[in-house]
Amino acid sequence: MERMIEKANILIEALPYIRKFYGKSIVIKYGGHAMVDEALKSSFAEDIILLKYVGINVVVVHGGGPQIGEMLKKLGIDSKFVSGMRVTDKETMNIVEMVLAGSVNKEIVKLINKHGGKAIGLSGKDGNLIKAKKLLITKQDDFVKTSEIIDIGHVGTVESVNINVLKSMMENFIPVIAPIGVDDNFETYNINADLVAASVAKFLKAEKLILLTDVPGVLDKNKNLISSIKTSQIESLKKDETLTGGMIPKIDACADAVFGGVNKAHIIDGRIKHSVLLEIFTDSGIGTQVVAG
Ligand SMILES: Nc1ncnc2c1ncn2[C@@H]1O[C@H](COP(=O)(O)OP(=O)(O)O)[C@@H](O)[C@H]1O
Ligand SMILES: CC(=O)N[C@@H](CCC(=O)OP(=O)(O)O)C(=O)O
Repeated sequence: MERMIEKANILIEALPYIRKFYGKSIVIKYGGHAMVDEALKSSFAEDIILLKYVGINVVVVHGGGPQIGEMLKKLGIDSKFVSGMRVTDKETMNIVEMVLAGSVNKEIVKLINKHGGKAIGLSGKDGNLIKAKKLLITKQDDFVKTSEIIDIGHVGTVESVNINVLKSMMENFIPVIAPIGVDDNFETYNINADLVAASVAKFLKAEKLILLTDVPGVLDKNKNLISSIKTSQIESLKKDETLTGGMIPKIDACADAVFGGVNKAHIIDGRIKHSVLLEIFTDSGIGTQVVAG
């Protein structure tokens, strides 16, 4: 009996959070280890379905960088990155779209449906969901004081997200979105998934953005977790090189969401079972939260 009451107590602990987030939207970027480990895949699907059944409007945006890399390797094509973005010529774009909107997207839809949810797979092309524009990267040379614009092909940023299409899908389904966009001329673009998740959260006026990754969150130089970051601290963390590599687009995505009106953005460890529930339904949460200030 004691154990049963303990179970009830654990359920009741979630009540204030269920009340807080009932009817609100939460956008989750799914990627990294949580997307390949079988036990973690199941726990992720269960978390997402539970959120939906307690009345939280959950949207999943997925990555797939490693899966694209594998496919390109099989085809004998090298992966090249500039500022964390994959250089994407026309041939690479076709492969990126095949992997993201094809196999990865459908695998996640199947995963959620297999666990009893109702997921629907979308790419930015479906219903013109994600309007993109071409990304041009500016490379500064502070020494000789020049700047050069680098064209990395079919790589985009998000201009807008068609909220009407998304909301109509959210009424009955859990949308699972592949990070592909189209411009006014229906050119296809490959977009960093963290940036897509942030834009979806912003346009949806979501309560939270959660980015799953393979580290405990943002770490300081002594490898200790920084549990909370204010947007005003980000520049100095970049300058002193606490934040490098893949963490830069992630923190930029969090800042973009928070500046765009999303209450909190979180970078959490997808290697922890039920990491999404632990973040949403506990006081302390896990990982790093990014807040305005
Ligand atoms: N301060 C930091 N704290 C944690 N990770 C960092 C930090 N700076 C750079 N990183 C790097 O960022 C990586 C996460 O980015 P990325 O590999 O792009 O993640 P994902 O594939 O999950 O989108 C970490 O594995 C780590 O190598
Ligand atoms: C422009 C760009 O780099 N796009 C990414 C899209 C997938 C992605 O972002 O996947 P992860 O979150 O798993 O890294 C790419 O081609 O790898």
